[in-house]
Amino acid sequence: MNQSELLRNFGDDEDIRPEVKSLISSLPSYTDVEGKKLCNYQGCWYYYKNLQAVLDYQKNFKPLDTDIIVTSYPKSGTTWLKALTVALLQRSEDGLQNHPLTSDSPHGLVPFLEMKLYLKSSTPDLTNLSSSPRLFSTHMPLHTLREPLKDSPCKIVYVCRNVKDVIVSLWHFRSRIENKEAERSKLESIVESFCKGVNNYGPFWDNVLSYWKGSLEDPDHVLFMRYEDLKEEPYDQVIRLAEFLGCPFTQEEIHSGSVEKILDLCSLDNLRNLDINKSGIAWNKLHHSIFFRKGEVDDWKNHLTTEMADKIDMIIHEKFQGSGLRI
Ligand SMILES: Nc1ncnc2c1ncn2[C@@H]1O[C@H](COP(=O)(O)OS(=O)(=O)O)[C@@H](OP(=O)(O)O)[C@H]1O
Repeated sequence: MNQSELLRNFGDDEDIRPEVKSLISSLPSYTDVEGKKLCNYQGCWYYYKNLQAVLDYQKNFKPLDTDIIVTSYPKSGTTWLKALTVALLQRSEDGLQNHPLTSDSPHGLVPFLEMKLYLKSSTPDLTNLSSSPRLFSTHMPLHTLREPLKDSPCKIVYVCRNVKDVIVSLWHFRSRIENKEAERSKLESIVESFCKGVNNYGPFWDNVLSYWKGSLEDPDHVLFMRYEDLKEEPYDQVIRLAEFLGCPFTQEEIHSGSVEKILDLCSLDNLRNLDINKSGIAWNKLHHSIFFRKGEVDDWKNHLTTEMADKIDMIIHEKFQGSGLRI
């Protein structure tokens, strides 16, 4: 990338520091259909500002043994998993009355490392987080996330979703951000960028596989969950999540309906209808309501052509072959 291209890139990225610009100039780069520049760091594509935040996270983050990190590829069920994690950890204090989820959004309670905390500051103040244990989230792949974690026993939970539903969800999300009808041409370009693997936090398959392999190698610290399993067997999956997080349900809680209460609290309809999520604005100036849409499995069937679906399936099949991952 030459200098003038670099400068054009930083038109809306004025606060990128010189050393990061210099690193970026040495990395593979790509301009997406919206004209936004991405570059590839440790095998993952980032917008420049996110990359700067990732680098600051890697350099400055000091883990605590009790930290919990909720991770995902965007549009895979992050908001739901954040809500479930908060609900599980905060259940013993005063039941679900006046629960933190009723006064802040899941994204407010479980802040993104590179899209919020380290985006705002290279050394964010992490002493005044609302949760204990500290809860964070990210879309980075596992190897990048793990760099500053070293031998930390902190827990990492990943949620994965059928890529075709991820694509459709992202399409609607982007259209809602732009306050526009979801246009077919946008869907086509998203499908194309997913198939190429060159999109924000892509390639999708590398992101998923990093956590899948991590969960096989280190099951005590990395839990791999599926959106589809959460939809199909929410009760069992929440019990599994609670056990992994070290806060299993007691028999008394099971009998008193605690699991069901948590599932109700975190259901799409309940969260969507809470005042905070109906009218609140997130850190990135987006309305909280934008994170809640249909929440269905196989919504892609209503939007993708057979040709699109076949192409995506073929790529995913090839990429996941031999991994043991069913998706
Ligand atoms: N509580 C709950 N239960 C089930 N599904 C839920 C829930 N909350 C959000 N959603 C659906 O998740 C999709 C948004 O994905 P993410 O939360 O990963 O988005 S983000 O990455 O945090 O921007 C998006 O999926 P689609 O409806 O298919 O677009 C949301 O509707």
